[in-house]
Amino acid sequence: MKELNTEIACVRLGSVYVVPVTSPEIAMEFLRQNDAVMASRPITVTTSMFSDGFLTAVVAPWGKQWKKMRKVLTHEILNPTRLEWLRSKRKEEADNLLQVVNNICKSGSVVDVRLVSRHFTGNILRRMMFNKRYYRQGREDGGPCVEEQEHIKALFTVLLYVYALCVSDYLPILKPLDLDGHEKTVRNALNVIKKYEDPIINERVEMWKEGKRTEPEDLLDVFISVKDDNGKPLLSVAEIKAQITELFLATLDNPSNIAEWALAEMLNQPEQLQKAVEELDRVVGKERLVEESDIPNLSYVVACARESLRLHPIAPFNLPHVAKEDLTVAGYFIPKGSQVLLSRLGLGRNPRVWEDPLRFNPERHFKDNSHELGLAEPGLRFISFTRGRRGCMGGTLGTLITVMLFARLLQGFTWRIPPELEKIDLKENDRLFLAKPLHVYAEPRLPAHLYPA
Ligand code: HEM
Repeated sequence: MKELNTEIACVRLGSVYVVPVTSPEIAMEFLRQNDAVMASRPITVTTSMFSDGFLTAVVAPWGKQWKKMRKVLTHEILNPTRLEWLRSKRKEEADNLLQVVNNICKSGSVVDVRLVSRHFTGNILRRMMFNKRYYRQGREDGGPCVEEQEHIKALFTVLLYVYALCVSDYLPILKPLDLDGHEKTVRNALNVIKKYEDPIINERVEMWKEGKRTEPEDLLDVFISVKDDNGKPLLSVAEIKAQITELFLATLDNPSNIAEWALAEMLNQPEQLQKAVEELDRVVGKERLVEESDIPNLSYVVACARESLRLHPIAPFNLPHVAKEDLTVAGYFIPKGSQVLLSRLGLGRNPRVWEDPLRFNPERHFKDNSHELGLAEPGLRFISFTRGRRGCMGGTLGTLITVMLFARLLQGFTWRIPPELEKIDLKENDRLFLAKPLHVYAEPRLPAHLYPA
């Protein structure tokens, strides 16, 4: 597209027209003016597998099932009252994060920021869903055991295959051959995921049936206790299982990727790191830990996370939107069934929109006051939560998890590049992650009594 000097293209894969877009104006034409028409998703091997035949909200094509699940998530799971109800569980895991990193500091080892960040997000999800951090006994130092590591690894494996180019998605006749092996890899990973999640869900469903549980204590209880108009359970066990796995997938990758990239970039530009820490000291001080309620006052810290999301997306494209009808956009005819891919890289690094686009520069968001949007970017100049009917439903929760992770790491510790390195190597791999996971030294910077034992 760069060579052709175009911000919209069309590639035919099998019988499907795939339309990549790198212009925010054209992206807005799709998701604002034509949002209702663009509100479906493609049928693919991987998404069909983890959603148990499209029982869930994120990947289901437009239709009754998608509307049902989206309504449950909006009204029961992600509404502000529910998020407030879950606040103490998130706080417990934010405290655990400090304990884990502090214990690594005491041992004199480098901190694997990717590992710590992924487990923080996984812990929050497990705590909110199942009211637990550990599948079995757990560890005294607060770190993940083999079971949690296996669960998170399997979820990341599935994430790598969600909407990855799979030949049988475009030539369905080849599906039984599984030529690129996606089906096998995803099935193996899903077996691991289900090994941990399903027994908890089955046991809890029984508890409700037997009257051993009558009041919700976590999101699994909420899913089980939602009723239809006749007072019967609204969701089947299959729907609950698939939706819970999908919410793990929807939440897991962004917060850890944002925090790891932001810290890596800022270690190479120490004046930015200093500015963020100074903001935390000014707003929160050093006599208490940063909390979710501080976030509205942490505009520089939030701008750093926002900049990380712009420059270092977790995937090259947004989730595909499928046209339900023929339409015309930017003067081009887009036939029904086309898949529109808003390019995360093309938008976030578009030199027409962003000055010096490859430079990590949080200050740019203050020039146009877009820092006030937090992590959201409804103008689609980069992809965060997008907008419209298929826009992200977890923007508030995603922001809370991401900013708390990043702010706790910055407030709690002084970060140092290992002495044998001059700078952090900011090379990205073909999946857009930092090619070498960020391994750096940390030192506690708050009074000792603030670090949970
Ligand atoms: C920083 C964190 C997050 C980011 C950057 C993010 C980003 C996105 C994006 C780009 C989409 C696709 C939008 C589109 O198709 O145009 C999406 C969809 C979605 N996200 Fe998030 N997300 C985050 C966290 C979460 C969390 C915490 C949840 C819920 C627990 C969540 C739930 C969903 C759902 C349900 C959809 C599908 C909506 C639909 O298709 O109807 N997300 N998210």
